[in-house]
Amino acid sequence: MFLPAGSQDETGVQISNRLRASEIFRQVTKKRNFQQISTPVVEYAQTFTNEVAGMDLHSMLKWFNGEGEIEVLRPDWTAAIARAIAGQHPSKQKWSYQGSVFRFDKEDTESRQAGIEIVHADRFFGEAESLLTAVAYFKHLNIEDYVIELGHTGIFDALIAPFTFSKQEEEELLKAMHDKRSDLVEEIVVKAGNAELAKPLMALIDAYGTRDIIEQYRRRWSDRDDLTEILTHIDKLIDLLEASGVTEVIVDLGRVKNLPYYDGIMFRGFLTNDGSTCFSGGRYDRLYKQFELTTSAVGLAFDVDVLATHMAAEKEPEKICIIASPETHAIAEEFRMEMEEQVVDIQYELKNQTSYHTIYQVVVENSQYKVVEK
Ligand SMILES: N[C@@H](Cc1c[nH]c[nH+]1)C(=O)O
Repeated sequence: MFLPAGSQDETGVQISNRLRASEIFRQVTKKRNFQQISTPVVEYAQTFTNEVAGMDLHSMLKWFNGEGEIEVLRPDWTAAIARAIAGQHPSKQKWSYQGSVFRFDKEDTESRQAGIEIVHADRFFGEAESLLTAVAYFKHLNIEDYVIELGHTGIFDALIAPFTFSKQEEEELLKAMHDKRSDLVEEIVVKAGNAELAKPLMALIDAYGTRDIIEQYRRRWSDRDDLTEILTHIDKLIDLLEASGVTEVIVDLGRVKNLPYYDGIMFRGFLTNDGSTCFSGGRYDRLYKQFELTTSAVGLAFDVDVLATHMAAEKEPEKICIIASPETHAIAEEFRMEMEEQVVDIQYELKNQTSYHTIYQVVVENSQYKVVEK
C-alpha cells in the first residue's frame, strides 16, 4: 500500500524528538503564563479565505459538507485562533497551541506546529514577548545555532503606494520579491507602466544582512519619516534581542509577507546548519477587524517537524529483558515496576539477545518465584 504524495510515516528518533519538542514547548509557554488553546481540525473554509484572512483556497484540503458549505482541514492556526478568541475578555492576552496544519503548497501536506499568539497587548510588548519566548524555547531545546530575521510589511507597501497595480500584478510582484527575482520584479513594474519603481525595488531585494543595513537605509531614506520609523522599530527589537544574548540577528528590508494577513513586523527563525526555517510569525492586527475589533495581535509558530530533525537524540537508556511465561508474567511485571530508569521488555522467548544490555529470567527457588540475571 502506498501513501499520497506529501504524506509520510514517522518512526524512531523523529517521533521521540518531536514529542520531546512538544513537551518542552508546553513547559516553556506554561512557565511564561501562556494559556493553552486548541481548535478543531475541521473548520469552514471561510475562516481562512475571507477577505481579511485572505488565504488561498487552492492550497487547502477541502470538501463540501451536507449543506453545500466548504469545510477544510485547518490550514493555519492564527486565523482559527482569532475566530475562537475574538469574543474573549481583552485581559486574556497570551495563548499557546500545538497541532497540525494541512496545506498542499508545502512539501509535506501535514506539518506540526507549536505556536503563540499575543493579542490586545502593548504592541512592542507583544513582539518582544514573542521573540523572547522563541529564544527561551531554543535554549530549552539546546539549539544554539540559529538566526533570527526581522522584516516589515510596511516597507514594500510604502514604496509601491504611489503607483497603480492590478490585484494580479501586485500578487505577481509580491511573489517575485519573495523569491528575490530582480529580473521578474523589473519586468512586472515596467509592464505595469511603473518603471521608476524598478530601481528602488531591485535595491530592496539586496537590502538584507546584519544591522548595518539599517544605518545604510536610514541615510538613504532620511527624507522619509514613515520608513525611518520602521527602521527605528526594527532597531529597537534588535537591541532587545542582543541584550537577551542573541548574537545572530539579520534584517531583510526587502522581505514581503508570506501570509496575506501580516501587517507590520515579520519574524523568521533559521537553523544555521542547513538554513531550514524553524519558525515564522509577525503582526496581524488586521485579522481582528473582521470581528469589529481594533487591537494588537502578534505571534509566531515553530515547525516542530523541522526542530525534531535537528535535535540531538536522547541518550539511550539501559535496556533490559525479563524472560517469563504465562505463569510468571505477573512476577516479571512486579520486577519491571521497580526499574524506573530502564527500558524493560518482557518476553516468553528471547528472540534477539543483542538488543538488550541485561537479561533476567524468572526462576523457581524453594518453591518461590525469583527474578535473576541470566
Ligand atoms: N500562522 C503563521 C505563524 C504565525 C503565528 N502568529 C502569527 N503568525 C504560520 O503558519 O506561518
